[in-house]
Amino acid sequence: MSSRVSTVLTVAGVTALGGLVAYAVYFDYRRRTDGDFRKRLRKDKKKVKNATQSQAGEASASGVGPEELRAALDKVRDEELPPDPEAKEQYFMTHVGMGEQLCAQGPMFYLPAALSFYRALRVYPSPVELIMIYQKTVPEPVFKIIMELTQQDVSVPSSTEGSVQREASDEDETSPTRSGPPSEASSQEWDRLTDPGSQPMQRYYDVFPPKSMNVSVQPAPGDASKVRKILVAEKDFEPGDVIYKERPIVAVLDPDLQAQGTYCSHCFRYIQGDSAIRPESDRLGSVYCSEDCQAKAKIQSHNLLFGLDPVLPPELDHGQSQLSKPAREAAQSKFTDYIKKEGRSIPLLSARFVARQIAIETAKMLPIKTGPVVEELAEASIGGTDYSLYDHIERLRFVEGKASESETKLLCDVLGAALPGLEQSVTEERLATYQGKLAYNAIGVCYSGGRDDKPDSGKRPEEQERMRTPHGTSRQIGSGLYPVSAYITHSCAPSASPSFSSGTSELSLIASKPIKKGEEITMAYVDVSQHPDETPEQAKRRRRIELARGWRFKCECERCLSEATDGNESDLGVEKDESKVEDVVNRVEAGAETYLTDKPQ
Ligand SMILES: C[S@@+](CC[C@H](N)C(=O)[O-])C[C@H]1O[C@@H](n2cnc3c(N)ncnc32)[C@H](O)[C@@H]1O
Repeated sequence: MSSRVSTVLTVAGVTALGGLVAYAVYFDYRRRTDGDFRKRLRKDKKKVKNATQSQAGEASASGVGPEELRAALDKVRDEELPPDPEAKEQYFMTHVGMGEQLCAQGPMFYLPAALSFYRALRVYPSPVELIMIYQKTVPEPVFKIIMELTQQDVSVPSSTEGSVQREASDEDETSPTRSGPPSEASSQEWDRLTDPGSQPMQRYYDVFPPKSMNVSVQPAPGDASKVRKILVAEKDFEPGDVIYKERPIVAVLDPDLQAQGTYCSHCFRYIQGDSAIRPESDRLGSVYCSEDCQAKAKIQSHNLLFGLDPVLPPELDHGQSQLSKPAREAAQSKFTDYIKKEGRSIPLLSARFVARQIAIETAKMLPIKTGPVVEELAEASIGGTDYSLYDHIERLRFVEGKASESETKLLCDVLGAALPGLEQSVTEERLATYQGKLAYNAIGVCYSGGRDDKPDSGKRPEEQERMRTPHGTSRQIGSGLYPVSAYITHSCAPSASPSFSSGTSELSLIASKPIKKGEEITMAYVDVSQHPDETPEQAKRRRRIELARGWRFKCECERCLSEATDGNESDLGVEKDESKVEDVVNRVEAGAETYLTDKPQ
């Protein structure tokens, strides 16, 4: 085999892996796709049609025509998925067995064989692991068809829109993102799903938040839909008690501080003197307070977004990391320029969220997991390994975010250059959802009284980024998404306060009033104090306007109701709660029956 041919084959194999990691990330997302997303898809039909047509014009690596492949994929997507773990196991076994028999019949049967393997993949909990097994065990032409089906499934929505609905309906509260079958590598997961003596899958809110955090998430009283959620104390607390401690899923320093290099980019610790660790290759100017923080940041997102080290384990890399360096440098450099020019937190926060999801999927591929990788996988399993990072944000309320086509492309280019195929894990719509969720639920990190030197953005209040913090966004040093604290509702007379007394991004929730077991825990999303230059009336107006414009609701807490208002609040900008949760969560929580019988929109 000439070296040119072998390089092409190697890159094709790596592309397949990148596509699969993207598929694993996308798998989480698509099955939970909300009604609005489907509506946008409909509007985008033309775009989709064009994409499909342009794909149809391309030569197929498998020898099967793109139209034939597309029709076969649509057919498989239309098929009902088995409802429970036992049925999924049976389905998986049947289709793998059928695939093997069809392969043995020769090339005429390669397409039906690939479709059988693809059906098995749809119910498998660790698609990346399974595809790696396929890569080793099924004939190459069949494997190529499986990969083409996977990549089309990731990049193009079904032409029969009902299939999105049907796949979503397979999910319910008892069925987490990973809801199916096995491999050698995940036999324990399989055993747990299928062993009649093993524990049944636990519902999300039974395992999240973990019991050790002393709180639970409950439906808000008086909310008939049970969609609004509150955080409730699971024991009594006195003022000053630490209710729980929590680390962020993702966090970023404020853009001006990130550039200064005075705070650790990973844990937000202030770095004294010149003791900072400064990675040579870092275009973003990240510094770290310790080698441990540097290693964690590298694994979670830094290497993928801003580094040049291999993304895959050495045995799968096949020299790809060397080949891809120039393209990675070019794409990262453009993306970094964009982040710096924007001077906002959300683009980097969302890029880190995407990168961390990908990093978790690639970490799972490592045959031997050691040190920081083991820690990373453990840290990401809040509420157990059944639930993914996306599970922790999908239930959160949000207002629509914005992600431009050019921003999406910059991020996709960075991902695709690192591992061809990875660019498929992000679309404009998906990035917008991530950004909306992160912007709406992130909490500002502020310790030792916070800063008073934040540059004026020069933007109108409506356009300024703001995070939830009782200190006011102007005093925060950075922001993070805290999966448990995200549920805390606002009160202008709160019962608790987020504290960062360790001088890092670790949040300690401190009781500010006596709290009894079973009572709701609240925090202030904004600075609710009365400033020296304000009358009580002016202070009230300021906080209510900030709440309405930042979090789209009109506060009716006890303090707001008890303090006098002049009656004219037409400039608040909202009349009622304008936030939303994903449609799929609404349906599940309203009852599985309605969910299953509801017609596609
Ligand atoms: C960041 S989310 C908090 C998560 C929220 N507890 C939930 O149900 O998912 C902010 C949203 O919670 C709701 N919320 C928070 N505090 C509230 C309050 N004091 N009054 C009414 N709605 C509130 C509003 O819908 C607001 O848009």
